[in-house]
Amino acid sequence: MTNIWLLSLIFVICILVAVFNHKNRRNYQRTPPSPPGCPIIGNLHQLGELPHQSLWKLSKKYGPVMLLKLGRVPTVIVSSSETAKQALKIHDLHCCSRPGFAGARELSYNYLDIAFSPYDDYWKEVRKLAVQELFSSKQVHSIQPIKDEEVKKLIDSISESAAQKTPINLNKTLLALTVSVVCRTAFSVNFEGTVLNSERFNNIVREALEMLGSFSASDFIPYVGRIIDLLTGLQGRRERSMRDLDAFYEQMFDLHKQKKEEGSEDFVDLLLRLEKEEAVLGNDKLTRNHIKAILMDVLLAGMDTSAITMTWAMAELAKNPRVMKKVQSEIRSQIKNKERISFDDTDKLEYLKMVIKETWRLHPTTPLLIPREAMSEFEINGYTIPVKTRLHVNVWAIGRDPDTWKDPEVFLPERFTDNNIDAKGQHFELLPFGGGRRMCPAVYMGTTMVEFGLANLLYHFDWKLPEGMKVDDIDMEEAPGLTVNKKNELILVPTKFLDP
Ligand code: HEM
Repeated sequence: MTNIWLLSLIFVICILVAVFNHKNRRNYQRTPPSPPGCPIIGNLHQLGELPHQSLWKLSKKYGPVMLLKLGRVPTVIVSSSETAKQALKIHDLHCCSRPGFAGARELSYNYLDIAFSPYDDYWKEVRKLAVQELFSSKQVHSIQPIKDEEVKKLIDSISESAAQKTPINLNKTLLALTVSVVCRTAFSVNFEGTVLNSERFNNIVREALEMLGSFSASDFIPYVGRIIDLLTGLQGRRERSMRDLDAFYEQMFDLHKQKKEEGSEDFVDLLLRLEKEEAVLGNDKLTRNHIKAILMDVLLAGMDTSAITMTWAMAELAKNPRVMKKVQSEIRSQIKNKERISFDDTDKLEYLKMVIKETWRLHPTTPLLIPREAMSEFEINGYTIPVKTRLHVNVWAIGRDPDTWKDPEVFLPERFTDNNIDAKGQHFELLPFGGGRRMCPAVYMGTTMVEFGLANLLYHFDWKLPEGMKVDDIDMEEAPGLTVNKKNELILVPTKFLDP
């Protein structure tokens, strides 16, 4: 009898201690500073058309860890290299899932892709498969002949424009280059001369990226949000974008069957074979929808990011003639009299690599990375980040942080001369590919594409502004979206460099 009383007493004491500890812990929890918001919408109205810029301005007042309420969704924004390191490295495992949101759900067939999949066994296996079969350095080297051919076509077509002194639209030209390389690499189809290699296709890609980057009311405001999305037309645009992409995949499967180039099994063949074999990735049996979702990543993440980087780099070079001259001298003195640049040649181009890093510092293609979601509670700078909080790393703000970068607004590739900062996710002041478990798996593929493309453009041609335009007339306005391109087209006039 005494034993029962004793046990009951111990049980009650344990419960009291647990309750006390829990209460105490809650009292000690610190919430990050927040800008005041409005009822129901919270801080949504403060995001504007270019959220990374609005959030950068807010972070100057509220600090490098801020809590916003986007409707009902608590969202933490980190805006310094130190806080990014805490999120992406120290607490990576606490926050490497992705939140659900309407744009991604629609376009990824319910998160069946790599980029928007939650952190689970399916994600681990599908990412591993893509790294082995598409992004490994062996695979990247094996596609060099395709890059050589596509770049040669580009040089020939720019040479024609140069002969006629016709200006070139670099946004379009560079996107066409990456479209061809990525499609031939991953899908083994050449879209030249088909409906897919057209203005309409470029628009489909841009629209899809805008839908992925859009802040949709239904994600943040229960019930009413859906009505708002219907009224603003966002829901209709999303559905249309999804239908357009789906039609593209179907056309691509057809073309793939008809026009497949000679050679070994490509990435699409592999996925189709796995589907036929009823392969299981994680807990998911691979279906046609899985394949389409995976291809969406290759299509959208692959084409756009490299083209955007090259466009911003060319815009900065046109604006900074000193840097343009210096990088061209390096390329021309290293390559000497060669007719064509080889893959290995780009290894020697140290200043070009600095130009690319400087471009990524000021114009990261994905300025807020892809949002993450906390899977368990953790702390950044002593602030508690509860489970289910959404987390953005403002890479764009980090690139302009005066505590890290001297004269951050100045385009100065030389700032990388005396340090070992690279873009591979270990230096948190420069994160164009993100960091941690969700970092871009195609760093090597993306970097080599950008280096090779720019080296060719700068080796074979000099670039002038169109008649009557001055350097100060080149604007650096940004277009909205998950990835951020130059809003207005970059038009430059090429002259063939005749002294290789
Ligand atoms: C210059 C080129 C590129 C840049 C700057 C870039 C940048 C990024 C960034 C910032 C992320 C988000 C990382 C994060 O949330 O922490 C990402 C993710 C991703 N990228 Fe790239 N990317 C490039 C090229 C490519 C290419 C060529 C492909 C494929 C063909 C690709 C496929 C992906 C995929 C699948 C993810 C999702 C990773 C995951 O969530 O596990 N990227 N990329």
